[in-house]
Amino acid sequence: MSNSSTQPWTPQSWRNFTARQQPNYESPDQVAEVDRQLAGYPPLVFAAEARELRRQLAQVAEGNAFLLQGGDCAESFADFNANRIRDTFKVLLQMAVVLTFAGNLPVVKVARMAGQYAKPRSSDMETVDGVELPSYRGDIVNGIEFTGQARRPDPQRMLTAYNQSAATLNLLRAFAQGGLADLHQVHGWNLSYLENNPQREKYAQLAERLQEALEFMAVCGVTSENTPAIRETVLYTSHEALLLNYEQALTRTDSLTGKWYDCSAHMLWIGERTRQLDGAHVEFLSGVWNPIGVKVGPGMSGDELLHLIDRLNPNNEPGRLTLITRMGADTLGEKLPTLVRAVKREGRSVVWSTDPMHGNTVKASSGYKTRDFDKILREIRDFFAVHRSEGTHPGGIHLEMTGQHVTECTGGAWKISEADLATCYRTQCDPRLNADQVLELAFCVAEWLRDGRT
Ligand SMILES: O=C[C@H](O)[C@H](O)COP(=O)(O)O
Ligand SMILES: C=C(OP(=O)(O)O)C(=O)O
Ligand SMILES: [Mn+2]
Repeated sequence: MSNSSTQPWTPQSWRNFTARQQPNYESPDQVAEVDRQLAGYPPLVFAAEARELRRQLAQVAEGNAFLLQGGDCAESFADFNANRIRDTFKVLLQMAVVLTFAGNLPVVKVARMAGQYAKPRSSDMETVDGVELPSYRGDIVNGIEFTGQARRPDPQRMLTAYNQSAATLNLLRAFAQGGLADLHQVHGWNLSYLENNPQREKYAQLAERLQEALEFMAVCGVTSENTPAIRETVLYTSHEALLLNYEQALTRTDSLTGKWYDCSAHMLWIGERTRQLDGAHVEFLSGVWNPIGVKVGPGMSGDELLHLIDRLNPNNEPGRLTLITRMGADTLGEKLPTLVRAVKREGRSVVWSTDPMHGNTVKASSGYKTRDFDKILREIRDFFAVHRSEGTHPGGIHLEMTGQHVTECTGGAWKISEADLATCYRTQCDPRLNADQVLELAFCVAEWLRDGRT
């Protein structure tokens, strides 16, 4: 396998590089047939939308906005329904209102939705009771059930992923533009669980203040009817660009600019396991014009990071590249400052975002993967502290979360214990914060945002 980047980039040039974490399909012919079908399907997003997101992320890079990115670790075909989409949409919007109003900064909202179906795994194989089968790699690749049949990678699944992404995106757009996101609805967003939510009082007070502000603006002539910014919102979509033949099939030339865009989502990111400088994932995303992200784990050195930035954002354009650090609460304070200094010293424009989930995963004694709320919060707090002391902007958060009332992460105001995890543990892959936990987290983050700016 060649590792050369001297050849010009094309949507298929990644095939000359080592592609990690790809499925072993049995029939290359069937894969090629699915690729061919997908390549003829309409794009899921329009290139100009991705350009607009890039422009907004440039605002984040410059310290004038905040990025909120979140959603499932892995979307699933089985859990594909309107309630799940609506609840995650609502909770993302509630968080955004808290962050905008209490944090006093515009919030760019990006969902891990409408395409987050492919998962990298620590191990290729899984063994249960002495039986060894290929690991589950996300619904776009194989099934989660522990049977030989389900675990066989099936290229037809890419077509289902495309269709479900299209339907999800369609509903998200309808919610965003059809009235559900009107700021006047904030009172109406009292999802049933908010009745008992420990944050209910805080949220009600905030909604009250927002209501007063809206009434004042209405007196001044600014209303939902004449102001789209009050009536509508924009929620962008994103996922890990892991399954490269799927991403290639949805990569198209933009008729307005002639540039290549990966039209499977507005923003794509490269995972911690596939971010090798000479790997296929870096090659692929280096050539599309979407805003992109890259996960940055504790093993990254300053030099390696600068090389990666050179490769992914050679013209140093603000908004192109988001660095999503995922260090672990116990490691971030030691590792992050070196990276922030190197990037600052070399004058590179990036969005710094924190994923406080993936460095804090532990196995509970019951066997469930979990993450503790306090540790998640501590990693975010330390991320803010490092950026404050380095004079850089803590630009965003990247969360695995759901609007559903699951019990997957321990802690939070409801003090979910390890023993409670079994009550409602639904994730396909990694443990997500539930709606109560993310709202509680949003209030803390808003405070840190505001404190740092005043
Ligand atoms: O979502 C991320 C990865 O797929 C996940 O953290 C890997 O988990 P594993 O160690 O169970 O493979
Ligand atoms: C796989 C993921 O993260 P990372 O690449 O940081 O491990 C993820 O975001 O689900
Ligand atoms: Mn995950």
